[in-house]
Order: sequence, then structure tokens, then C-alpha cells
Amino acid sequence: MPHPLTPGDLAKSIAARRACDYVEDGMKVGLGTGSTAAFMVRHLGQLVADGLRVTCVPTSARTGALARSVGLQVVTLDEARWLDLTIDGADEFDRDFNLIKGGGGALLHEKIVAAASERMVVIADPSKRVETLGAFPLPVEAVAFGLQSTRAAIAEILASADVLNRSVTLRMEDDAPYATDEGNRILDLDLGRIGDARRLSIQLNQIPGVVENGLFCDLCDIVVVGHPDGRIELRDLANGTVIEERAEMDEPDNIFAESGD
Ligand SMILES: O=C[C@H](O)[C@H](O)[C@H](O)COP(=O)(O)O
Repeated sequence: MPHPLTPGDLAKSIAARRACDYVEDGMKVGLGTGSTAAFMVRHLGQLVADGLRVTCVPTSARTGALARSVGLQVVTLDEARWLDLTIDGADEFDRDFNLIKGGGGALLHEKIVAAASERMVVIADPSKRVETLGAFPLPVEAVAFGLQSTRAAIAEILASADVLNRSVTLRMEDDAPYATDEGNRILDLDLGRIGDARRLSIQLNQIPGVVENGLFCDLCDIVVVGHPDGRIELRDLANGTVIEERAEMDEPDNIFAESGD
């Protein structure tokens, strides 16, 4: 049943629709995960129904299911080998386009897909912009084997890291440890503020039990920020430009949606 969008969802929907303008006929496109990315997947489905041809690589099982349900052609990353573009959401982005991702648990596939893409476009509402990363807990994907040793190694790194808080929480779902698409665990690091994201990312990934962390440094090229009042900011890292536009507010899916993610 269509329902009016909340202001937050309206902002996400506006960013998602505008980001689809970067998709050209014949492109291979990475599809992100999360509530903002879900708006993009649905809109891409509409564009494909209108004749656009794209091949898509989803970053999670749930994005794959949504993509197929809206008629997108889905292949694996191994089949696609490389991608022209990935469009994904983020939990936070800073002025240098460093990101925290993984609030939805998909950070590993998201980072692999983003790294295999010519360009990464992040879609966001204004609440995702921060001066310094770290207010959002940093997700770290770790193997279940030896998880306590991995936690201890993370705590040791945090003890000397430039952060405000140092608490580590095992992500739970339905009273059981959350399992990623790869069957791994997620440890959420409440850090408050991350002084040196690049350094922390490298340090965390040196721990044997850590598979990947949610800091995305040097991967994002463009950020599209949607605002509930219809404003759009296009921020391009390559040339430092910020272009402001207005969305067409009478477009039906800028006002109504079936549901989010
Ligand atoms: O694992 C999830 C992803 O990194 C999402 O892109 C991120 O959590 C943002 O999600 P949302 O668009 O729902 O805020």
C-alpha cells in the first residue's frame, strides 16, 4: 500500500533518484544495501522498465532479492568482474568523503563491490554528514572462531587510538549473534570520535580474526545529499564542486513509497 514518505525517507528518495542519473545505458552497476539504497534499487527498476539496460551486482542477499523483484538483471561480481559505478548509502560521511558503513551488516560485500567499481556514489540524507567520523558505532566484521581473542586484540588497538570512547559490543539479532551474509559476526565499536580513520582501518584489518571494518577511505567519489524540502547537493571529490539543484517534488515516488528497506 503506498504511504506518504516521512521527511527522512523523502530526503533519501530524492538522493536515490538523482544518483540514478549517473547510470548510463549498458553500465554494470553495484547496488548498495540499506534503506537509502532500497529507494535507488526501486527507481532503477522503473528506469529498466522504461528501457534502460543495466547489469547489476548486489551487495547483500536482501538487495539481490529486491533487485530481482523489481526486474533488474542480477549477476555475481565474479561474472561482472568490474563495475562502472556503485551507488550505496552510508552511516556517516565526512568532508573528505571518508565513510562509516555497515549499520545494516553488509560492509564486507559493500567494500569489495565499491573497490571493484570505477566510481562510487554515496546517497544520503543530511543527518549522515559529520565533521569527524565516529558518532555512529563502527561495525567490524570478524570470524566467529576465537571471537574473544579478536575482541581483546581490538581493545588493545583502541587503548592507544585517537578515539573518545572504547566500548565494543557484539551485534545481536533475535537473541542470537547477528550473522552476516558470509556467516561472520559484527562487533560494533562505540568510539565517539575517530581522529585518524585511515590508520585505525589499517590497524583493525591487521588483526587475524578481523575480516573487514566499516571505514571506507578513498573509495567514494561523489556524495548526493537529498533534503526533505527538495534540495539536492551534488558533492564531487575530484573537482571539489558542490552543485545545488531542486528535485521535481510532484514525482509520485518523491511523495509516496511502498516501503523502505
Ligand atoms: O550495511 C549497511 C550499509 O552500509 C548501509 O549503506 C548503511 O548502513 C546506511 O543504511 P541506511 O541507508 O539504511 O541508513
